[in-house]
Amino acid sequence: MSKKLKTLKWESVPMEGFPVSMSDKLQGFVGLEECTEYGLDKDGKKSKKKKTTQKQKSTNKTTILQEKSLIPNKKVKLENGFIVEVCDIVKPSLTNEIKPIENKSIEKRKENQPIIRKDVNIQKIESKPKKRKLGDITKTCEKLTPEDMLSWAEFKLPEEIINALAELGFKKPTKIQQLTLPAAIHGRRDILGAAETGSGKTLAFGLPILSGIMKLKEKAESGLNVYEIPYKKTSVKRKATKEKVKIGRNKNKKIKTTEETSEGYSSGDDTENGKENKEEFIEEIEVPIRKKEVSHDEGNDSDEDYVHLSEMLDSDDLVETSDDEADTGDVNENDGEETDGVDEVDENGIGCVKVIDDVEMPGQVEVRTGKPLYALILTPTRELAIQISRHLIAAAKYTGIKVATIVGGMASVKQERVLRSGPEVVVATPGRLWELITQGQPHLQQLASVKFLAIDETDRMIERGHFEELQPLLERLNDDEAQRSTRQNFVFSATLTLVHDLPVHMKGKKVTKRGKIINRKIEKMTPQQKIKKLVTMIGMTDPKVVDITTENLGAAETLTECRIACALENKDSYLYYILKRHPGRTIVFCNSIGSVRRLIFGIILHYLGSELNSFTMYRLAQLLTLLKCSPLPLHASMPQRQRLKNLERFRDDPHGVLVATDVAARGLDIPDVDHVVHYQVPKTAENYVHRSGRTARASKEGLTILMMESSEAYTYAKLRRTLNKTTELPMFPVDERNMSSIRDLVRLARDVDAPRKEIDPSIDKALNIKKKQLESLLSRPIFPKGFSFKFPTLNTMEPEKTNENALQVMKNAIETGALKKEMRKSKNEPLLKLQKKFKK
Ligand SMILES: Nc1ncnc2c1ncn2[C@@H]1O[C@H](COP(=O)(O)OP(=O)(O)OP(=O)(O)O)[C@@H](O)[C@H]1O
Repeated sequence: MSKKLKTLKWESVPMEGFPVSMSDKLQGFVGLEECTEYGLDKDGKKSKKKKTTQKQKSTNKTTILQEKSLIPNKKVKLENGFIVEVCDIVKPSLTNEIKPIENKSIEKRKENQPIIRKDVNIQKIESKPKKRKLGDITKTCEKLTPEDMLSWAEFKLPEEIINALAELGFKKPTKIQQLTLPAAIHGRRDILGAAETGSGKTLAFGLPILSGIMKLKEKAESGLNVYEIPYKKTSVKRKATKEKVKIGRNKNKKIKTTEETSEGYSSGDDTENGKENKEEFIEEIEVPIRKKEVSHDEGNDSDEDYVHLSEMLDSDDLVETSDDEADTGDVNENDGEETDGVDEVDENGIGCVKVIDDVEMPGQVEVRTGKPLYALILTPTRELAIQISRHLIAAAKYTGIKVATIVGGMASVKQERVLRSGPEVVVATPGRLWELITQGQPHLQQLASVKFLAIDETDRMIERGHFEELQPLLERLNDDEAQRSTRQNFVFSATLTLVHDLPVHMKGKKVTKRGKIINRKIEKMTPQQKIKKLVTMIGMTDPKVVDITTENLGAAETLTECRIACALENKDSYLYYILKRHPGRTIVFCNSIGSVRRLIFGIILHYLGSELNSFTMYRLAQLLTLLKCSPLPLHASMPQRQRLKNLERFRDDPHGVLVATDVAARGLDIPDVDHVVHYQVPKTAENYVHRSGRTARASKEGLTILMMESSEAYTYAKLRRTLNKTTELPMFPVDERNMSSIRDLVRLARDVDAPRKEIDPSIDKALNIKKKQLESLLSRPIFPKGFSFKFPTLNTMEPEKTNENALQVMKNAIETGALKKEMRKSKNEPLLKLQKKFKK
């Protein structure tokens, strides 16, 4: 303590409970002293003295109780047991969360003027900080004024939405939003949007839907029959020249042309070049003037308390479904190319076509409950549906629009209750939605009259063999031609225009059962054909297609890609190396539960000769648990509650490790994922793009590491071909000096984890020894500073390099690699010239 500080007067502070948990760093901490006299001015001294007297009194608990009136402030016990005093004018913040401030108070408050709230009472302080839910948007700390929001002005979004966007810190639209919002809001056109992962596609369809609903509700309030109001005109008046069909495969080639086409397909660069013409869009639609019909059950629902389903998912009364409602993650492994984990595939066939056939379809009867269902948003996974709901709820905060999430894995009774309150927007996965429709849920019987339909991750949704409920859903949606043609449709994905190679079994020659050899005529679709197919399937009319996927074909430009090539049995060791040497929020993707089972079986056979049956993806997580990596598994066979819990834990831990199947590959927006590791080469290029897209989101940087062994070389080559990668992915630099020791460690963990057939005391004894050995090894630093006889090779590692940022390491490696290449080239220049000369 400095001399100056010593001259001040200090008093010990009485403490009840301990403010922080005991940690190594805090050992030796014996108490807390408070400076009671700063010697600044007389008045100050007086007041301090007064406070000191009160402090002394407060040391005796019984005196406190007796002399209650002398205590100016109230005591509050925090969650950690620490008792603090609070004054009644400033609310102590227990979290870093930004508190929403009423718009009026923003206007009145001058800059930098602190907010003083007098309405804080003890109960408010005692209440727990609001738990962040999955899909909650992380608000930026930026304080946005109406002037800051001018970039949104051209879209003429309602003030309520702009206020919500300002609160979220969204100063300007992202590129895909900028390019699609004019056509969607003013032109009321169908939109087909392809933009890189993490580029804000959710609000690109969310904002037009919300603003459209607000317009329609306004009309309804003025007494019009909202069921009869067409949102979109069938005969859209548009200028003669339409946008050019063009796909942005190459940045340099992606230039807007003015050629005419019937497909309305745009590279998305038109607005950028200042060529977007307002003439293209129709004016406000004419609305038929008809009086509102009295609904047949209007009174029944009016007093129903509305609860957002996404909120219910976090509540304690969440009821998980029994096994017959649970999803399975495995896909039929003989089913062509796609073998990743899939949501919404029901073990007992509930929600599948077979069951649908048995149910009497209430479909043809037009139901009007008086609370119209304005918008339907379909997603491939439950987590994505929940996330999209939360994004929409945040943007619709001041609009009064209600959003419901309808997903499998939880009790449908509650979902029916939510639906009875008549939410304007339903975000759903196809299985549960269809189940409720076929059960005759009244709100959902209005499906055919929805004014907005959005299908997120559309390419995935329409894949053959998945989401069989989508077909009848689309049939129902498109049943009435008049309704269909006035519905606005949104179709979005990062890989909308990506077309992968045909699977081997569909290519080349085929030998028939009778031994006849026939040439297959199946050809790979072109991106335009893929788009056309989507347009027809969904029932879109004259969509505006905006494709701004760069040469990365949907992957973010801020993404750094690399790979690790190793033998199958060494994959775990390299994975462990990445996790320990470069800690960070990491997702490890496996192809599917089934594939992991097979893969690990290979490893076990190699080492132990054990059986495979019980060795699932969970086992990989178990191995990583033994190695103290605290992995969080996520696959479609897990109970829904656990899936959400694990995702939330992962989001809250900066060093979290999520071991997932492709159920987590698409759409999930978890902030600040540092690394995505493909433990296996994904079977399709789309999966590679989407998995990798869980990092490097919203213009942030991220790293993706593809782990491959020799048997995956073909899949890797195919992946490269589809993604137009002319060069190999660069190798991630691994310090090989550490690998043999790490391999020993991983092998030991595998031995400990090996499944056993019979109880044998001698094996038990050996196993216990191994366990102790493993514990002891893991208690030491993996990359130690000093010398160790056990791990001699590890001593070569410089201690300060044990926590390097993997992205930086990779970027440095790419730079040095490029530099070396340049040097080699310049060295060989005379030789190359000579070679050229001879060739001539
Ligand atoms: N205008 C905006 N300004 C700033 N951030 C935004 C804006 N719009 C969206 N975001 C944020 O960008 C992130 C990514 O958005 P979103 O999840 O919609 O991406 P996406 O394009 O759908 O990605 P994916 O293809 O992986 O599904 C989200 O955290 C979202 O809150």
